[in-house]
Amino acid sequence: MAVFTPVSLEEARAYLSQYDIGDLIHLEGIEEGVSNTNFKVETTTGLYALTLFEAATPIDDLPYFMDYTLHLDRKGYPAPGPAIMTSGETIGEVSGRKAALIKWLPGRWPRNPDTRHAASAGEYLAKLHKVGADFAQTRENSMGIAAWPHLIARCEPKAGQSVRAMAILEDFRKELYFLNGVWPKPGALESGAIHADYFTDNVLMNDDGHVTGVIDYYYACTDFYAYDLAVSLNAWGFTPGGQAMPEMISAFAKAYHAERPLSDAEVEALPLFARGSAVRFTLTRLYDLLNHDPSWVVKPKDPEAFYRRLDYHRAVKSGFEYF
Ligand SMILES: Nc1ncnc2c1ncn2[C@@H]1O[C@H](COP(=O)(O)OP(=O)(O)OP(=O)(O)O)[C@@H](O)[C@H]1O
Ligand SMILES: N[C@@H](CCO)C(=O)O
Repeated sequence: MAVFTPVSLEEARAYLSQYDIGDLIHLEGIEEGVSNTNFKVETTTGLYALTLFEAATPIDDLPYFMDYTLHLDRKGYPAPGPAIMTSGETIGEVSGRKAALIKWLPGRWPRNPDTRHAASAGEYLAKLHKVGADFAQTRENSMGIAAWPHLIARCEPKAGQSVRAMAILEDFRKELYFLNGVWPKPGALESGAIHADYFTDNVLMNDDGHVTGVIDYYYACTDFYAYDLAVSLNAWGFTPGGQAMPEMISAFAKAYHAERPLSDAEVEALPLFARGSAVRFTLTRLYDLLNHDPSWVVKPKDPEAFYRRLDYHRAVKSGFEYF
């Protein structure tokens, strides 16, 4: 569960008094999520999520995340823009943690997504890129290709306990050598603000399978739009165990392309970006697994499921195969 930091009703009331959003009616801890503490908050004016930022979220970048979601929200994209305090601030403090009150969005993330869900998700990823294109701030991708050697190094101290982990890291050293040689240079493809963690549990939908909200922008950064598409194809186009579902990949990619047409160069870069993003999520999952304490309630995610995606993308000859 993800209430790492408890908040009493008194503390919540004191925090909410900094906003002009009415009186607190209900405060409820949210069990899902692995990074931050989240509460659902009901006041006399509406519903909000109260997020307390835990160690995994880079505190110095909170203004970027808040300004980006506010930008999207004000332009009509279903992002949870922050509520603004009477002081004009969007970031406060609760129980010793930096905190923000953000819009509560309707819908539920799809537990068993089918091609209808994938198509709507693809359309809304393209919309995200279009609506954010005039967002002026930038943020380096802290989980991008430049960071992967550091992610490998962070896994190394504990990898010695597992033959399998050592083999994966050895494979990734070679993979990185390859990827670095062919990765597009900045400016080679269209780039801008990307979500960078557009997984099924961050996309809320209604019962008809249409997107109603896109949450969790705490990896958002400036990078190639096609890289964000590749991350999302990995997230939506495979079973939980890591087997490819070509019809899901195709439904997502086609719907994206219908909303924001991709250049041939972007399509050709997709297998490369998909390989890179498989490395990125395998590494962060492997680190979490190697450093997991069994007494923790949050269960680590499976690195192998992401590692399997790498083999799939290695066999892809052209990005057009994804369509
Ligand atoms: N603004 C929001 N509107 C509606 N529901 C929300 C909102 N924010 C969070 N939730 C709900 O809370 C759950 C947990 O939130 P979230 O995924 O942001 O947690 P996290 O720990 O910050 O992220 P993660 O686990 O992806 O690292 C979501 O799955 C969603 O059900
Ligand atoms: N979406 C990530 C975890 C949170 O960023 C994963 O599935 O590994």
